[in-house]
Order: sequence, then C-alpha cells, then structure tokens
Amino acid sequence: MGNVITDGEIVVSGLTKHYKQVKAVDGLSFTIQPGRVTGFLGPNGAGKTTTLRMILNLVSPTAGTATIGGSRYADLAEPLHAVGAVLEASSAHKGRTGRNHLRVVCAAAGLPDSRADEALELVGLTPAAKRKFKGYSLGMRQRLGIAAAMLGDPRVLILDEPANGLDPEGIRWMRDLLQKLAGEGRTILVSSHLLSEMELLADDVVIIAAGRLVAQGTVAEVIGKAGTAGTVRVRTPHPDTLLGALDGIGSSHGDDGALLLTGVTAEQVGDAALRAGVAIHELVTERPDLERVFLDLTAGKEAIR
Ligand SMILES: Nc1ncnc2c1ncn2[C@@H]1O[C@H](COP(=O)(O)OP(=O)(O)OP(=O)(O)O)[C@@H](O)[C@H]1O
Repeated sequence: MGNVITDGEIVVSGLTKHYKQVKAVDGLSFTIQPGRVTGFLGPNGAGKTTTLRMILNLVSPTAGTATIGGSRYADLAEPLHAVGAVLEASSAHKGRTGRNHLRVVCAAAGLPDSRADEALELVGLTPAAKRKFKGYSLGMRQRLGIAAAMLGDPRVLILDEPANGLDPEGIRWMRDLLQKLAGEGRTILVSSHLLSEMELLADDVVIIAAGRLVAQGTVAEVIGKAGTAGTVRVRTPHPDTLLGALDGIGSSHGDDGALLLTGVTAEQVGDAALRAGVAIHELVTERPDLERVFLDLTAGKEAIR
C-alpha cells in the first residue's frame, strides 16, 4: 500500500548526488512549506534540476532523502494527485490541439476528459484550446505544461525554470497563478537562476550554489541575514565636510555625483549633517535587492560549473 499525503511539506535531508566528475548535490537539507511559493535559486550548474529530479524519483540519490508529505515519491499511493511537475519546456505532438494533448494525458492517467478543459481554464488557454500546438507561443507552451501538471489536482506543484522566456506580462500572470494555487494550500516550488523574477514570484527562497545550501528563508530574511548592508545615498554641496563629520565611513561616488555611504543609517547621516551645518539635497536608503544578495552569497563558491 502506498501513502496518501495529507499535507504537502517537502523535506530534503542530507540529499547528495555525486557523478564521476562532479558533486552535483552535496549534503543538501531544507524544508518547503505548503501554502507558499518557494523560489529555488542558484547559478547555472548549482544542482537545482538534479535536486528536483531526486525529489521526483527520476534520479536516485547517492545519499540522503527527499519526502513529500512524509513519503518518498516512490512510496506515494496517488502520485498524480500528490505532485505535478514541469521539468522542461513543455512539448506536445505538433499537430495536436492543446485540448487534445491534455485529453491524451488524461486518458493515460485514468483521469476524466473534463479535467482537460478545467486545466485549460485554470491557465487561461481556453481561447486557444482548439489551436494546434505548433502554433503556440513559448508563453502558451509554458501554460500548457502547467495545465498538464495540474490535471491530477495535485497538492504540490514543482516547476523548473517556469519563467524562462516569458515577457513581463507573462511573469505577472505566472505570479498571480502561483499565488492563487499557494492560497489554496498547495506547495509551490519554482526553480530559477533569474533572481529578479523570483523576487516577484516567491514568498520564500532556498538558495544553493555548487550543490550546497547557501541561504533559506523569506525574501526579507535572506536579504537581512546576508549582512549586505544597505547603502545610504546622499547629495550635498559640501561632501567633504559631511564625510569629515562621519568619521571612518566607507564612501564612493555614484554616477550622478551623489555620495554612496555604507555602514551608516540615513538617520546618522542626517544628524551628522545638522551638526556640521551642511545642506542635504537628497538622502535615501537603498535596500539591497535579492540579485545583489544572491551574487554576494554565491560569490567564490565555484558558481559556474
Ligand atoms: N547525468 C549527469 N552526469 C554527469 N553530470 C551531471 C549529470 N547531471 C547533471 N550533472 C552535473 O551536475 C551539476 C549540476 O547540474 P544541474 O543541472 O542540477 O544544475 P542546475 O542548477 O539545474 O543548472 P542549470 O540552471 O544550468 O540547469 C552540473 O555540473 C552538471 O553538469
């Protein structure tokens, strides 16, 4: 008897995959919560796809385990209802319509035909249901892939690089869909090396580099923990006087001549300016974005392999 999952928590514990030449994944542990969109981030070759394939029992680990709702994928009683996944850009028979493609998948999986139309509706492809796959744009192909993954109404949805090739409107659409599915209590795990997109799409992030965990938490936590201090941007007609009043503070000049200060808060800069009698024309704290944090975190970790 297989196990029916009652919640969709994904637990990865000590997961390891060594190939002859490379430790693709190396003692990786993290937990993915239901009801949230989690971004799985890492530079090219970090081991994201290998990890997702191990979670889905498509690659066998050298060591460690991955479970979904407490069970290994291989032990799930109803894997189609437990987990939906899109690992590569979706492909279908070129001459087949989107709807027929989904119906073929339904038939193979023992699902009713009606699921095909429901899944098309979910991803906004109803108007293109009767068009042939060869005429689908990349964005429509991504949508069809997600529709196929959702046919079994799974608790967990795993998408490898789903935002690849989407335009800004497509990414907004993807965000809305993933947030909706997470709002229904599903677990959504989305890999990417495109961090600016993940900052839009994800509630939580797991960052890996060279097969190892680098950071995990909410987007805000990861930015905070990274210790990438914010930069204070200030413009004044008397920069030297201000710097003199801010003894020992790191500074550089921005493109437009503004001072960029690190290791100091905007309040401290304002107070120092008042004490020194220096006029301030602009004073802004620039929050580091996920992209910056990611580059700092993964730097020097053999990021590109
Ligand atoms: N079947 C395999 N045999 C040997 N090496 C492999 C195999 N699969 C992956 N690798 C290597 O393992 C490392 C991790 O690859 P993986 O595809 O998991 O990374 P990734 O983070 O998904 O990268 P990308 O964003 O480029 O897809 C890479 O160095 C890759 O070359």
